[in-house]
Amino acid sequence: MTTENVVEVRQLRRSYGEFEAVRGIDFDIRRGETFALLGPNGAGKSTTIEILEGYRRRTSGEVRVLGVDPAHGGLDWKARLGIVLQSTGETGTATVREQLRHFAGLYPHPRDVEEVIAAVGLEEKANTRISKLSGGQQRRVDVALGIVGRPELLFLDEPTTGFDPEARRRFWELIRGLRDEGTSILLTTHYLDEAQQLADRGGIIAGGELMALGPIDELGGADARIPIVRWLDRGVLREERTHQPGALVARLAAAGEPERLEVVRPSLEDIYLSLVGESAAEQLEGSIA
Ligand SMILES: Nc1ncnc2c1ncn2[C@@H]1O[C@H](COP(=O)(O)OP(=O)(O)OP(=O)(O)O)[C@@H](O)[C@H]1O
Repeated sequence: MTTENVVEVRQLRRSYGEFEAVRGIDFDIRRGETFALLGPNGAGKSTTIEILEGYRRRTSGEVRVLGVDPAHGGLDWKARLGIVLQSTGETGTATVREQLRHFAGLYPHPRDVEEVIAAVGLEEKANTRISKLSGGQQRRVDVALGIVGRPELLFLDEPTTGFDPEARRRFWELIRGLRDEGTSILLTTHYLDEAQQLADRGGIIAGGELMALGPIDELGGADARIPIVRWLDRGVLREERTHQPGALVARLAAAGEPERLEVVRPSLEDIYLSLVGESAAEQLEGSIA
């Protein structure tokens, strides 16, 4: 393991009985980067993350997190991680401030509790019992608990589910701030705009296999991002992919104003859907064969 990588995963596999949920995946997370693990429901994201966190055993493969095999990670190692699980269901009678103070006390170099409360926008709810908060506010408490220990590596499993749009934007600012301080982050999300906004690199997992891996702006390969020009040609919808959409549009326009003309630059969502769609089709063929 190099000091450049906070996570190294080689040929990771995990079966539940006969069913293989993770099928030999490889990826690294570099120190200081935000890495997004993307994929549909049941793809194997949580299984992978829980193995990295030390909560779940792997069936085979090699894993290092901060240089340690998570299957044998001790308390010192755990204290260097921040973990925001998919759902924690905080129900206790403690207030936001009490709960954060309690957790801060468990770490050797915690962040200032008041700063954390402000960072997640819960100043007005600091003295409110967590059980009395709205779903989105409880989720902010989960995030606050994940960062209060000043983790080197932060796991965020669908952190903004239930956030309103403004809270999501504030959360993005918070994550960018943590990244600027040097925190390495593993994020899973179903919001592809969130991945595009926050991640440096990412992987798309489907059916337990990695379909794509790389810088977030290059996932799916360069060809997947070639702009598409669409227009109606005598009642027939035409489309052409070109690196020079302007030149094509000018050519079309020279023969008269093209009907229903549009230039589309494939988004991360378009690329994701085509990769995940291919995987689903292959699985379907496999199950029919
Ligand atoms: N304890 C378990 N026993 C049996 N099968 C399981 C278990 N946990 C997960 N699975 C199966 O493994 C597959 C991967 O699940 P996982 O929770 O890792 O997916 P995910 O990508 O995190 O999905 P989501 O986006 O819905 O959270 C699913 O088909 C799931 O049904």
